[in-house]
Amino acid sequence: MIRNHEEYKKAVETLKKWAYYYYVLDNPLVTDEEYDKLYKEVEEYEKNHPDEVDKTSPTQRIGDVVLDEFKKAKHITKMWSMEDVFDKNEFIDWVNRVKRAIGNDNFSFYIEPKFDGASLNLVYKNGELIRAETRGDGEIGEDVTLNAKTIKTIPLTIKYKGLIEIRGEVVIKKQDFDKLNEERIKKGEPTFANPRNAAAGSLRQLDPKITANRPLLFYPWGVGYPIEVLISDEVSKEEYERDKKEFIEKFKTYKNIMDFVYSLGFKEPPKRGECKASDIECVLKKYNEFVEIRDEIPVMLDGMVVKVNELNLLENLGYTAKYPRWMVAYKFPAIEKETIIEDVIVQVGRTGVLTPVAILKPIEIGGVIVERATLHNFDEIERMDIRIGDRVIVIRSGDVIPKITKVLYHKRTGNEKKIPRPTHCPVCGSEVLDEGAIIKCQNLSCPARVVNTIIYAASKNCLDIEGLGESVAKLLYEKGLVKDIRDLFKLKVEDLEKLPLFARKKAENLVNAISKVKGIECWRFVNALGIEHIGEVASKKICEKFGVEFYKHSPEEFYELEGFGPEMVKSIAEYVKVNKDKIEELIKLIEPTNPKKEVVNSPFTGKTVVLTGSMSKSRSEIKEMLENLGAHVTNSVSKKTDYVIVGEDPGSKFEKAKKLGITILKEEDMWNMIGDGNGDKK
Ligand SMILES: NC(=O)c1ccc[n+]([C@@H]2O[C@H](COP(=O)([O-])OP(=O)(O)OC[C@H]3O[C@@H](n4cnc5c(N)ncnc54)[C@H](O)[C@@H]3O)[C@@H](O)[C@H]2O)c1
Ligand SMILES: [Zn+2]
Repeated sequence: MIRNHEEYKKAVETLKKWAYYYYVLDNPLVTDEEYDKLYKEVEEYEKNHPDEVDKTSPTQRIGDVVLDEFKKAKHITKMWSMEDVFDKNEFIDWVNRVKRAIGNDNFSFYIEPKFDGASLNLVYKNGELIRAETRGDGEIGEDVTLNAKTIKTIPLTIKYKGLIEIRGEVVIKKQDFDKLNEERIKKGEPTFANPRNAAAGSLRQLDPKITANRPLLFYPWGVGYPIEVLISDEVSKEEYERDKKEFIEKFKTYKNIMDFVYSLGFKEPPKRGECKASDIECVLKKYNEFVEIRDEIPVMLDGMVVKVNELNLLENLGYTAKYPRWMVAYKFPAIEKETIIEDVIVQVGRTGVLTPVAILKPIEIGGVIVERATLHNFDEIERMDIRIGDRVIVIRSGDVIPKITKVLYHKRTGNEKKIPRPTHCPVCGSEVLDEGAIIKCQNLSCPARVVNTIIYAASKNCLDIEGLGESVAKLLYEKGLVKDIRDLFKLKVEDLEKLPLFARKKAENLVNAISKVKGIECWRFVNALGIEHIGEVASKKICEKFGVEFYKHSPEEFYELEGFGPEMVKSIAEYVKVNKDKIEELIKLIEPTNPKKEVVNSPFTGKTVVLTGSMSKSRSEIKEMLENLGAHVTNSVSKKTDYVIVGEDPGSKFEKAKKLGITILKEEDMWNMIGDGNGDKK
């Protein structure tokens, strides 16, 4: 409650600031609910103190501010804001006011969804789109013609040749909004608070290429010229009056106008209709239907719009400073609310990925109590600087998990606590692999991921155990027969027989299939371990180079493998650190076979060789070839070196070799010794 002029002034300033962040920056500071609450209080105070009204109060003007960066565009007819009602009683009051103003209830309502997006005015002349403008202050908007032309649901030409302003909402699908934000998270860019801001922000881009890349949609909801209030001298008064009269006589109702608009090639909303003004139940029923289907509609709706349908009644009903008296938005329950993060817990998913989850002070959103929200990942927590104790905006739409869309930094008290990155798995306690956006527990026997680990290990490109799929793996784990992969090899027919749905034959088959794993190729074994980033191809490389005892080798040695980068090497190191004992035990149980190295005898077998200078093939290729011939290739020349092979522009190794009297071979000599000296260096 605002009690005096001073409080009123303060409230107006607050509203102005919030409106600036909402309309200009597309980055609201508070929920709509909070904004609307203060707005109503200001309105109430102004009603009781008409002489104190501040002309700049948000109640006195249509919201948006026009950005200087854009070319300005004056609308031909005025664009309005809309009166809001938030419950049945307020709505019925509105209906009664309209009936009183008309003097009877012998008229009807046109009903359509209220799209939560950015308002856009399209001017068509001679069948061509000549301008597209944001609403701005209702008279002057931003010229976003080039941007609008990138939106595929906006026809560039229409078959109607007269001058017409077609107005509607630019929106983004909820699903595309999620995708857009995920991409922004990956790129470290700030996320959009909600689909409305994403649509508005995408439309108001100075570079149309950015708009073109955003999946925007346009839903028309009305016509400006020739039925709205003329404000421009672009058209003469007479011309306007003539066109308006013709339009009203031709179409008679708003519904018919919209049928006409859709017939020009525009997108229709998922649901619209008409009700008699005398049949309020009809309108209320439509409202309930909208609320019911709201979640399934791919774009965000924030209410239902009710318009007086008969065009000849509109002029008499008229306008306030902000909105037409002949239409109202009957708002849906809010899906965005403010609450507090009371704690953050870490959940471990089926694949071992650690996900932070916010524990919220419970709030009701659309009839559901929300107590948790995902926080994506720890990089995102750091980027948004989310802390325990923060006030945040939470959005819940449909069945999707509630999300935190905004941290209200300006409401911080100083007692908020930072959220540390986990170094250990909260389920099994072992150290985790931290790759930035992804933090993962790689422990082979971590209960959070063990069933998945078993399913993966048993799959075709790993140990290939027939009959060990998801349901069996789950059953074995739940019945306590298998705690991790090692236990598979201890299973007995007698144990399995006791399980539900396990006849003797099935039990024997499984034990038999598992026993076949013994002696399996090394790469299948390595692949089965499920090391992050190490799949079939990498496993083969590991086995060719190191064999089954790969885990004894240092990270530096892994870097030498073709295609092995920091992520792979770090992952292997982390994996081995956590699972070394288990790997050793598994090797004993499985006895994987190393790939057979062909024993070749060559002049290089058992020799220590150093390479210097540039050669006809890359250093690593020649190194690998010599190693395959049994040579030991090292980096520095010493007395133990047998051969130094020199290419073009040899370096200091060449000098050192001469000094130590070591046999020096030219590249050509090398090829000759291998017996491939005919100039064919394949
Ligand atoms: N969170 C904040 O900080 C903050 C600040 C300012 C405003 N707001 C919110 O903005 C809203 C008020 O803004 P507003 O003045 O832009 O009005 P509005 O968005 O409530 O309604 C008017 C607009 O609705 C759009 N619209 C969608 N479907 C329509 C249809 N079928 N028929 C006609 N118009 C349709 C039009 O673009 C029109 O301009 C409130 O909901 C308020 O909560 C929030
Ligand atoms: Zn774990």
